[in-house]
Amino acid sequence: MLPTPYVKCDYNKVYEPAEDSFLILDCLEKEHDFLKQRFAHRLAVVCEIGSGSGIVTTFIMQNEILPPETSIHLALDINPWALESTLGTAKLNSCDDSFLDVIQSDLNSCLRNNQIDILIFNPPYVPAECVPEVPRSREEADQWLDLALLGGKDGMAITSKLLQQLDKILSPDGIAYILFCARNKPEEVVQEFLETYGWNVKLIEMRKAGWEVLSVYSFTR
Ligand SMILES: C[S@@+](CC[C@H](N)C(=O)[O-])C[C@H]1O[C@@H](n2cnc3c(N)ncnc32)[C@H](O)[C@@H]1O
Repeated sequence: MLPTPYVKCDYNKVYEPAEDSFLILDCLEKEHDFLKQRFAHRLAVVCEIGSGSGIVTTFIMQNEILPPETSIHLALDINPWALESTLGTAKLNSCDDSFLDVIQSDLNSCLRNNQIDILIFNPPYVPAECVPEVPRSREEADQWLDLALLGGKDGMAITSKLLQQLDKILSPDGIAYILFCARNKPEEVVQEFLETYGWNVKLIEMRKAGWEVLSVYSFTR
């Protein structure tokens, strides 16, 4: 079993790693050999959207899911506090050999088209009346934190936006790992995605976490 990064952040400002974060780590551990092989002969660009504390990106770098000399890592989050936390977590776990850049971004808005080889997204997936407004100032920490959880109708408002952008984000042989909870109705979402885009979608991990059932699916062309 690969080690989990040590994380020490201010959880009044960024999402505290929980079962969903750990399910993503398990998924990446399971996919380790596959990913190493898939990107064995070239530089791979790894991008996590919504990096929060940085636990997932740090896990990838710390455990060399891809070798540091042939991978670069981007961690994006809408929450400015998450960017500092992600850099802090990477440093705390001695990931100095890896190239990491952090960018404040609403989903993929900062990315050039078709450059990402591995995309990871643990989204705000909790159903809510609406997605909270983006705070006006950096100091409104608790409001930034609300953006980590609340996902609007069926908890899918943000994830749906990302799914519509996948073709623009991923490189030709790129792969995305996206987390869902049962209330997102992932089977229906996947079916609709298959009918619309005709990609390959695979269930990688599924686990009961308290009263929630979480799953991670991979998406490839
Ligand atoms: C459930 S947390 C996951 C955090 C971390 N990846 C983990 O697994 O512990 C969701 C993250 O997505 C970020 N987020 C929410 N909406 C976003 C958006 N539109 N664009 C980028 N990041 C967003 C939140 O700030 C939060 O850090």
